[in-house]
Amino acid sequence: MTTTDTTTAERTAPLDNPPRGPAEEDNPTLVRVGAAARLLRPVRRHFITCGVLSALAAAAGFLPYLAIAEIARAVLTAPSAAAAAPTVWTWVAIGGLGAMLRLVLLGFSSHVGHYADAEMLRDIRVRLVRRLGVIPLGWFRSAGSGQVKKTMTDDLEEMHQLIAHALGEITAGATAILVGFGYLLFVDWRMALITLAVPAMMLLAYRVSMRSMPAHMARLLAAEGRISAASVEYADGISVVKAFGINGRLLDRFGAAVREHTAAMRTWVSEVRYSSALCQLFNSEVTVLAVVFAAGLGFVTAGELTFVDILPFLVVGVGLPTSLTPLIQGNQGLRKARMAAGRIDALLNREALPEPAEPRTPTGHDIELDRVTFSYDGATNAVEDVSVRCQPGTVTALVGPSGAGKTTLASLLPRFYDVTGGAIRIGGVDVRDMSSETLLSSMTLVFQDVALLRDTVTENIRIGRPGASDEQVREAARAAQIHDVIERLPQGYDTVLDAVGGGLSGGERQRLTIARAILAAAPVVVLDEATAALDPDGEAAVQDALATLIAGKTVIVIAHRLHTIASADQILVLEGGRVAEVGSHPVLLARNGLYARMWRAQQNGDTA
Ligand SMILES: Nc1ncnc2c1ncn2[C@@H]1O[C@H](COP(=O)(O)OP(=O)(O)OP(=O)(O)O)[C@@H](O)[C@H]1O
Repeated sequence: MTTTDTTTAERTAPLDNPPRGPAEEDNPTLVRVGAAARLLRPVRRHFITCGVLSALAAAAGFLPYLAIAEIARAVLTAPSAAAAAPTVWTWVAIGGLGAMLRLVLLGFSSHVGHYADAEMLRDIRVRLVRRLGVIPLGWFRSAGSGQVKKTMTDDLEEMHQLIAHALGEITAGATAILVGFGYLLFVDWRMALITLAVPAMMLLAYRVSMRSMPAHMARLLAAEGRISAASVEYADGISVVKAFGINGRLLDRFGAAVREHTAAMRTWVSEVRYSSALCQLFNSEVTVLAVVFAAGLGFVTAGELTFVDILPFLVVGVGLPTSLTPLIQGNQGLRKARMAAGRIDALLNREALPEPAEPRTPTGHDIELDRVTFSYDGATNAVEDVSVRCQPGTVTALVGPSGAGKTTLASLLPRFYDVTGGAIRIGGVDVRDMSSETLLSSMTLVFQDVALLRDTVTENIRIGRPGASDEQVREAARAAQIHDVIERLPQGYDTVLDAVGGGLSGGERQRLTIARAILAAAPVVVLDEATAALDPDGEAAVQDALATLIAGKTVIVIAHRLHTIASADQILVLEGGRVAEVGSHPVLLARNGLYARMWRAQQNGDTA
């Protein structure tokens, strides 16, 4: 593992995420609805206003239809054109006004919706970022970072869709149906019910076609996941693919995933083909016209209604199925937003690293691991009963086979995770009793993966100590043996780096982060020795830079190649999470135990 680089993270106090209600806890749907309500709370007034304006716009949009129906009725029933004229002009004015009012109201609704959208997203982003700042760092190293990316992009997009689009679609669709149906009821309730039967049948067919959706969706999503994993694998490993000629094998995997996706889609489509066709049938204006005509003719023939009475159903009724489409789409948006809100809420409720009520400040920089135990899963211990003291100015190396617990033990110092047993003390103070700011500013972490920000070289180094002068930044760069390289960059210290430090080699990027660590000048250094596992030239420079960094500090180094730590003050040999041996290099060699075996194996490997 190992992912971070030199860090003195700034932390913010946990933010007040409104608590969940007790009834929610066991019910996922309630959790999601509650989550959405909590996220919308800061903008609920705008949210409601937007809904009301959309509803009013839909009601105003109904007026032109009503006008057409009433004009037709007036023209067909008036004894002469002149007699119909006043009614006709009145309805022309009402219809025109309605159309204009609809546009104005839609404009306002969209304005309020987008304002609420921007406010809500800002609020969620700020809260998420604050929460991310207090979630234990270990979580990011395991499953967390992928989830964060998804939440910060896809889930926020779903919330945007809800407030900026789905809300308007749902209220407008529902209002159009209610107002239209109300008017038709007013004209003739029997014909109104018959007209409404068409969209009702469409809804029924829709529900049937969607019934099996969750099962199919799970299969489709799984297949999509395999397609994207195969694509990423192919893109990430393109050099291996080409070098070893395994193009065909990876493409086979991709092809199998695509075939599975097609098969899943085909099964679903064939299962819902009849209900989908019915959906299309009932969602068509022609169907409404046919039904209204047939029923209307029946009533006219029976002498119950006149042809003029049928007109409103032909004009207004035809629009009812069209109003259902946005309602259905909006409902889908609502469902997705509920799921997204659930995930956002889960992240906002992720347990924060407990901060001490009364933080203490260490008096020295010696480190004491006192019977430290840690388990990732609560069942097996990755580190068990480890005790050691590390004095300032000394180097303690953690060695052991792969999986022995070296990285885990080192991660407990900066509280990436909290110990599950025992304690870690720095300067006599339990790390859990220090504020995270004090703790993290007392140590620098130099791990394998180098994280650079998209910023100038100067600012990338200055992260180590915000407020450091340009000269101090240069001094640190000189000490880290990277000054000359920086000077040769196109804009020297003002060159803007990208996230992968474009233009710098692996060793140069590492020396840049070591310069950052030197500038931070923290008294404790936790170091992954793999940092120095570079080409021989780069290694010498990195080793020199590291020597400057660790001089006089309390150093804990995770060691993989034993010759680099042969001069360490003490070597802690871990096996299965427990301390197998402890001592200096000569003492451990003389003991002829695990360390001596590892040493001999590496020596033989090196000379082989
Ligand atoms: N995030 C994690 N979640 C669950 N288990 C983990 C996690 N990280 C490590 N482990 C497990 O904890 C044990 C110790 O792993 P750790 O990475 O600390 O060993 P290591 O000595 O650093 O190994 P290596 O030299 O290969 O890096 C292993 O069994 C490993 O599988």
